[in-house]
Amino acid sequence: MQKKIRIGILTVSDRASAGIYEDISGQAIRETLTEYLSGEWEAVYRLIADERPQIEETLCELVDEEKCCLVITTGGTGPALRDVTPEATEAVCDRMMPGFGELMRMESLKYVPTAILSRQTAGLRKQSLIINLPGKPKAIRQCLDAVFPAVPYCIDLMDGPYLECNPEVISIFRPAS
Ligand SMILES: Nc1ncnc2c1ncn2[C@@H]1O[C@H](COP(=O)(O)OP(=O)(O)OP(=O)(O)O)[C@@H](O)[C@H]1O
Ligand SMILES: Nc1nc2c(c(=O)[nH]1)N[C@H]1C(S)=C(S)[C@@H](COP(=O)(O)O)O[C@H]1N2
Repeated sequence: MQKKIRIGILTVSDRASAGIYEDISGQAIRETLTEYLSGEWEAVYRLIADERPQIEETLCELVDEEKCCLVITTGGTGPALRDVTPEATEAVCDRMMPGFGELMRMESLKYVPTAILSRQTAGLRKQSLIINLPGKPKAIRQCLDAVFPAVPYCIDLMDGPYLECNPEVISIFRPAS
């Protein structure tokens, strides 16, 4: 039986969590995934401040209790003193996936010279893939378009649910077995 597809969306932002601005980036992740994915899936959404213990606790909750096969975070990846999302991600992951950060920074450089200021990373906790995106709303699509082609196969390799995508929106790649 096909496993239920649950995807965590975690916005880490002092100001969005305080209600100073609307969480446009979290919404952009949900909209982008809705375009990419052709099958049924469910979003599990959280909005929290840039506090490392809370980020770690929420990532663990999304993976361990909510059973998300994929968790996408936005915000807190830069050099500002309160930016600690990559550290929190690394702390809860069993294995890191450095290629994601490398590719997203390379792709982001086509849009902004400050792309290298993002310390965004990705890693695996149990059977789940966690990916960091920068906080800026525009960065969401720019980064996801670059790395998402490899995401379904990554989840396949961990015996996760089979992600079906819309080929006219995103060309995903699954090597022939
Ligand atoms: N979740 C979000 N929704 C909408 N706009 C955002 C969000 N996160 C960041 N931004 C925008 O991007 C700009 C730069 O973000 P910055 O790097 O300061 O964000 P952050 O560190 O992720 O969030 P914060 O400073 O609120 O904790 C912000 O001034 C804001 O305009
Ligand atoms: N694609 C993309 N990547 C981007 C940006 C952007 O606008 N688009 N902004 C950069 C900037 S200015 C910063 S400071 C870092 C970290 O952002 P964060 O702290 O909001 O995560 O992401 C960088 N990466």
